[in-house]
Amino acid sequence: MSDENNTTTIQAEVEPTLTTKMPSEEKTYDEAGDYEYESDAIAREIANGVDIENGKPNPFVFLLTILVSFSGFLFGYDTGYISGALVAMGTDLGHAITSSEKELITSATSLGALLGGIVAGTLADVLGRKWVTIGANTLFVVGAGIQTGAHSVWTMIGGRFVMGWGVGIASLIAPLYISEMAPSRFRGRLVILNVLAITGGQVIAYAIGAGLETLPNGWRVLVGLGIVPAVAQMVMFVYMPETPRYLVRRGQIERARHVVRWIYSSRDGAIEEEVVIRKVKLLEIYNNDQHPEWSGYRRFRYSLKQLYFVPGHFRALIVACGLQGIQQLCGFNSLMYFSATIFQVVGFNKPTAVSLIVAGTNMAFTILAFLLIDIVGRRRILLCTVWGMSAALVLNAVAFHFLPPDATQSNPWAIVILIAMMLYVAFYAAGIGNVPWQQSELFPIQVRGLGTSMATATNWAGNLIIGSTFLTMMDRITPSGTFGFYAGLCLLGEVFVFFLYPETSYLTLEAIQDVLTDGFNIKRANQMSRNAKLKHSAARCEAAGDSKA
Ligand SMILES: O[C@H]1[C@H](O)[C@@H](O)[C@H](O)[C@@H](O)[C@H]1O
Repeated sequence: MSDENNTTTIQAEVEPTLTTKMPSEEKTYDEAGDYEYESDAIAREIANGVDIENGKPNPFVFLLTILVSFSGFLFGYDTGYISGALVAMGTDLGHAITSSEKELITSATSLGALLGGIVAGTLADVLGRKWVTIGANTLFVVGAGIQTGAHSVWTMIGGRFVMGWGVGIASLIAPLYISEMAPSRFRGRLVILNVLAITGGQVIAYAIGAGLETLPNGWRVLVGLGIVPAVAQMVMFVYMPETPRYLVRRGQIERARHVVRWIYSSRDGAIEEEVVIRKVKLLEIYNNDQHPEWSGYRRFRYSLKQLYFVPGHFRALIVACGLQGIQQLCGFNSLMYFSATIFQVVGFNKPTAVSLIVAGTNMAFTILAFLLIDIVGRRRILLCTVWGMSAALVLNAVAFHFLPPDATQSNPWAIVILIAMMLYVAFYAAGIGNVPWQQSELFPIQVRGLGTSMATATNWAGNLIIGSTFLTMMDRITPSGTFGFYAGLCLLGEVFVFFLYPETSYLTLEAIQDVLTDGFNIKRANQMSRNAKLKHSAARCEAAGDSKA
């Protein structure tokens, strides 16, 4: 087929049959970089769409976020308990497990998560966000059940693999659900609540693991405990609504209005009906390529072409996958999975307890990110922290170089290593540990499921690479070489963020889609984000003035 024909076919599928004009084709930019729409009608819709975002999310949105964050907790708990469980297992699986069996048991979850992440987005588009969450819980329960009763290494690996599918699906669906529910001013923070739940799950798994270390078969209790939050979330989720964006996409407009009414109604009373109708209308405008008559396969093929051949969507994919790649290839999870081993090598008497400090620092600085992300902005936070990770890793590499082979925990270089690691974890948790999970906001609804799947798969592929090469690298190129290598990768990450990641805080999901339409538009996005922030502050001042009067 000639190039020309190719382009025509793609255009025919990519360009929706419009009944309403696409706002992105109608906009003009003023000097400040803010945009206006030629069509007054749509401009009014957009303006009202922004107004509605000014309100505080009502307690219902927080409740939903907390419920969804059970998925994050399970992700953290199930990836976190393995370091303690491996130590405590002894010969419970028939014999003393070897290093390579340990690696297999650990990476079975990452492999399952990689596969789960690949299918999760498409499943979420076909079955809905709610039922896929319930499906992930089933996998958590089945996986944990198999492991709890395992008496051979391969049964254990099987259980970890099944659970991995749940982890991969949950890691995509929770931030997706939250970002589709949250008003834009709070979106960043609400998505971080889920990351906070991940890091909290890791801390709790480490702590319970340390507590049960000496109990015979205590690791089975540790694994089995993960079933409790999974069942709790599964039961509660049956009563949870679908996101309005998903409902509009499926043509269920009345139900979408119902959920919007819930999300945006303030404590002072019900939201005006007219505003609800406008908000849903706005979502419809951005969903105007829906074809309810299409089969699932046709829909998938359409999304795939859109993702790779519409430049704006492809840019979103580059940014989302790039950030997830940096999050994993910076080497952080080598600490999460093997920190006890590292601290043993360094000479600490209680390596598990020292590991708990690492997990705790991770959680503490995620709280800092929670407070700052929407105020400081995603891009600025990353630019301020990724270079710090690199510097801390260099310090770590230098300290390992000077650490004597028979060092004890009182050796000054051992202390430097602990401090360097805590600094590295702090910089990581404040930025790249959570910003990539804002991935859903980068993609327009037509490609959101598939786009976030690709990005989540990138995350788990990176996780798998680091988890399965770290110990070998420490052996082959020394700890200094390994951490020096990660430092170099972090620097590349900083360059990536500087050139390719536009600011998205305070922008509606629809405005972010506009930013990426004709370039990465770093400057324009900064300007738009600043303007949106000013508008929100002005609206808040006005509201405060009104209430005083
Ligand atoms: O955002 C999370 C968090 O930073 C976890 O601590 C880490 O283990 C995960 O890999 C990451 O995706």
